[in-house]
Amino acid sequence: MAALFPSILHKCYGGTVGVYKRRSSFLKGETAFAVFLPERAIKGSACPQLYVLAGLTCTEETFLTKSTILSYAAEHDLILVAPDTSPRHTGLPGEDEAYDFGSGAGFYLDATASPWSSHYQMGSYISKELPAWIESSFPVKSNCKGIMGHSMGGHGALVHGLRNPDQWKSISAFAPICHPTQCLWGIKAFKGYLGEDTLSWEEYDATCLLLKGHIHPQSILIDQGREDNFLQQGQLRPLDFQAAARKVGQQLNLRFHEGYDHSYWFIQSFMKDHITHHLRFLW
Ligand SMILES: N[C@@H](CCC(=O)N[C@@H](CSC=O)C(=O)NCC(=O)O)C(=O)O
Repeated sequence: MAALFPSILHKCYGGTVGVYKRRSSFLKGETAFAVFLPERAIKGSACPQLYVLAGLTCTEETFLTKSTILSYAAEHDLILVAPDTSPRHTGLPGEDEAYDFGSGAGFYLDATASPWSSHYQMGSYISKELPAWIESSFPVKSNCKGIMGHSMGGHGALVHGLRNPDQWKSISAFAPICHPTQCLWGIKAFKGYLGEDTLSWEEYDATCLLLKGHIHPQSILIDQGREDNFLQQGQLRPLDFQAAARKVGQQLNLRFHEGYDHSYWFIQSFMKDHITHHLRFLW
């Protein structure tokens, strides 16, 4: 395992934020990810990790820059890991044509349909390759990894957390795409990445996963603004997820907030609660 060297490194809240670039064997190309190391980790003490998954059009820098999570991570000694939202510069035709498919829109899944399957393996990258890189390079507390995300990244957090509860000890999401097989964003992405077999789509749909018995042992926190235009358009469908959770006995704290939209201003407003949620399970 080669050592990780940052291409950018800044001191931040007593720790460091680094952006790292490395060739991924799953994505078949170079990928970037950002890591926040709290001061305690820099001094060599093992700390829990929190993965943060951003939404459509974002990069590895968006969540750390806009969400205010860094000050909380520094205060509570959390290592933050922020991957990019898709492979980049693959040369696949059409990869840069739409904001909701291709570059910036990897949906944190393993594509099976040609030509996307050749590079769009974000599912394995997030669950296998990236954790291996992090765990061999930084002082991580073993078995203490949580996952959080926004919108498409919220979908990623729910799906990865539910599919692999032993790996992800805590889950939370801001305005996640909860039922992608039933919304326009998800149908477009899943048709492109997974093909026409709609049964295979259910493996990447958090609501379907619950109904198939994928239950997380801990409560899941979801915050949702009522003035979110994507909620109003039917892209997010948190009530479908809540109904499934009630049916199968998944503990869920779904909170609606009057007046809040889909932006990082909304995320900032409730970040403290999400950190408190993850700390219950990680430290
Ligand atoms: N440009 C698009 C909307 C893109 C958008 O709103 N992206 C959100 C995530 S949406 C779901 O994954 C986002 O986080 N953007 C980055 C930001 O800094 O806000 C459109 O025109 O509709």
